[in-house]
Amino acid sequence: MSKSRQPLLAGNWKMNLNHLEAIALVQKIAFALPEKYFDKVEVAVIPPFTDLRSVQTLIDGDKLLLRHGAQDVSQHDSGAYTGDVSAPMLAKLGCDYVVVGHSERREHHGETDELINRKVRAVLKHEMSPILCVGEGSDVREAGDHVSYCTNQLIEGLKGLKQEQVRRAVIAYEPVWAIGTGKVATAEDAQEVCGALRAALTEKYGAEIAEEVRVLYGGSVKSSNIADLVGRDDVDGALVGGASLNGDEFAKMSALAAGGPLP
Ligand SMILES: O=C(CO)COP(=O)(O)O
Repeated sequence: MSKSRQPLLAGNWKMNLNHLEAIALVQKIAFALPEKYFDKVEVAVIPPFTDLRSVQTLIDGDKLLLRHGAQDVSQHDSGAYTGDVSAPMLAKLGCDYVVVGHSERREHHGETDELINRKVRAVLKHEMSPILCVGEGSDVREAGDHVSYCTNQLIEGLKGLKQEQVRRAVIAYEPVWAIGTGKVATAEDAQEVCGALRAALTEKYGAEIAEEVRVLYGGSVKSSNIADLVGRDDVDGALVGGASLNGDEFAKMSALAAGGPLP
């Protein structure tokens, strides 16, 4: 089946780079990636909260074609929630995307599927797109239960959404054992789960919606493996950690996700 979905390459910077370093990296990516690529691939940076205003100002001021998003969000719109950042605040900062349910938040902050579902709803309510992360640990993979585990996280994360809302969600399959370890899942592994996630979306929301939703792979993606990954039927791009902190490498990956040639 030919893919009608535009690939998305999103760089999750995690807790790296202050706002001055963020400006330098965005300038570097924009300089290294000629505008023609943006017809074929959507490229987004996902910096820490403290960098967002600087990144927004640079993208708007220089009319860059890059998009930007945030790494997390509160499930509440406002109120006495010290330290949290709300979806309306992120929408005002021009965010198109908000990562929700990253395995590092599930693990270090005890985020449950129920909380993640509330965050997904908060993002959609303010007309941004959630990038809902799912993925199994090595124990689940070794037991051979990875497909059902990830499918369950997907269904719980999207619970109660209307079809029209599901349409604008992005799903990221990030096997925990492949994150920051250099152990990339094979393209077959990625396709197996991304395909199963799309099949679950088809069953629940119908083929038309499932064909529109982008399903990304994440976990040790770099320029040497991105082309093989996005070449698979159900892998529509990548959520990139470490390699997204290098402007030249990230630009190269973007070009490869666009189908080349290299800039
Ligand atoms: O967690 C990830 C992106 O969200 C993947 O991180 P790495 O690309 O560093 O493995």
